Amino acid sequence: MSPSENQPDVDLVIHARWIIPATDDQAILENHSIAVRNGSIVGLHPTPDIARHYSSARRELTLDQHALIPGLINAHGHAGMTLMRGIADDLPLQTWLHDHIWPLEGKWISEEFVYQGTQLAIAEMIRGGTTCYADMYFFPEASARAASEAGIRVQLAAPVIDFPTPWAADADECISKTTELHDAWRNSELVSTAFGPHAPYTVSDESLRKVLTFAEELDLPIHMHVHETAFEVEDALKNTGQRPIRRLHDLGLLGPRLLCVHATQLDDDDLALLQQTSTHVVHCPESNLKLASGFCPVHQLQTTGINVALGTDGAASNNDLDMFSEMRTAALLAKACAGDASALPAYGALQMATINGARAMGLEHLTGTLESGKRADMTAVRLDSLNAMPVYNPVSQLVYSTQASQVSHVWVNGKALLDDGELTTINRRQIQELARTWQQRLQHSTNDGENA
Ligand SMILES: CSC[C@H]1O[C@@H](n2cnc3c(O)ncnc32)[C@H](O)[C@@H]1O
Ligand SMILES: [Zn+2]
Repeated sequence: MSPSENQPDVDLVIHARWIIPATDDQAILENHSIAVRNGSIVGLHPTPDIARHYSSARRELTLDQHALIPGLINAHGHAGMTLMRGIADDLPLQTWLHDHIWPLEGKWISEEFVYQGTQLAIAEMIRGGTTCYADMYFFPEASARAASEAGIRVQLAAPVIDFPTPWAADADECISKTTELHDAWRNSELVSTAFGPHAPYTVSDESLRKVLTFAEELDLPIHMHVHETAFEVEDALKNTGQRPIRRLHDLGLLGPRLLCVHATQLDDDDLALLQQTSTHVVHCPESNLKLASGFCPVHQLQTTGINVALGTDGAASNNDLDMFSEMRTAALLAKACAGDASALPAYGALQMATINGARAMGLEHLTGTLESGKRADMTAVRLDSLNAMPVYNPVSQLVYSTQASQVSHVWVNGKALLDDGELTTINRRQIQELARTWQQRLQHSTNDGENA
């Protein structure tokens, strides 16, 4: 291809050693090129043929040691919590939440805390190849601003919770703030909205019915922690006589608009209900391991035909937002849980971290695979680092031996957010300074013996 004096045909052409589209045919394309125009993928061709399709490109990039994959999709997290990374480790969920995280959130969270915590999270996610994430946290208006400024795709599940928080007095206020958020961002290219009822044990039947009514009217996803621990299920049985998934079913919430996060405790009835209703599951293996919450039966879910997406959960329970390590943990754990080394093979793990997340969030028309017509959300990964060589199978490398530091480029809507390892839309030093400042403030309060 040659640079043209006239209007270029396309904005960007990338020549890659490997392109892994993450499509159901499990393709691995060697020496292929991808063309991008107006933020969308317009062609995918063998490199020797590309000049026959386009005569000129505004930018042409050769990535001859790299795999180009769809941008990773982190289907569950709490970006604002990144400022609490490492503040309360080695505890089970209930103690962690009730005795540490909720008191800290009650004292510290604000618009500013969430905006700056989200900036830190976004910087880490872009650096690690993530182009899209689903988030559930207070002050989602601040998160929307941070994501939009950074140029990353986000689905904000605005929290719904019955008790008062620094963001809202009750569930009704949460719901009205969610509809306002949806209104404010409805025309955004990058920011979409969902309802985020926190968990079955913090949201009443009455509030869940209201969430469902509004979600159906606005056609929005519902994103919820469900069956995270055995305690949650036992306690629900004691208090309501029902397992939470059965209760959600009876309330009408199960269905393709619901993302059930965690799902570590599933009996045959739960599995049948999820399958019959095409409900999505979001698997967060590292958070489940760290909080000793339990094991999501990924292989069983997948063989039943249930869509399983992948998420890190928040940095206060993971403790990072690295989707490469999450893929690896998911693949290893699925094999151990199923007692079957063929459970969740490498290509399936990559799909779990890309297209399955897009499907769960209702964004599969935009992102999740590298195909013509989709937005150009792409991640390039160097495969010539010592830990990744030799390369018999690039997908094996991506899942079983890649480190996030191998990510060289990240594009969202065709715009480079990471260019040769450098963040282009976020000031790294400024974020590091803010993280230090928040650490001093929070450390002071935990040193007072209040929450640690
Ligand atoms: C309503 S905003 C989100 C709310 O959820 C809390 N949280 C973070 N991680 C988990 C988890 O694994 N299970 C349940 N709740 C979690 C977070 O601290 C916020 O309060
Ligand atoms: Zn969570």
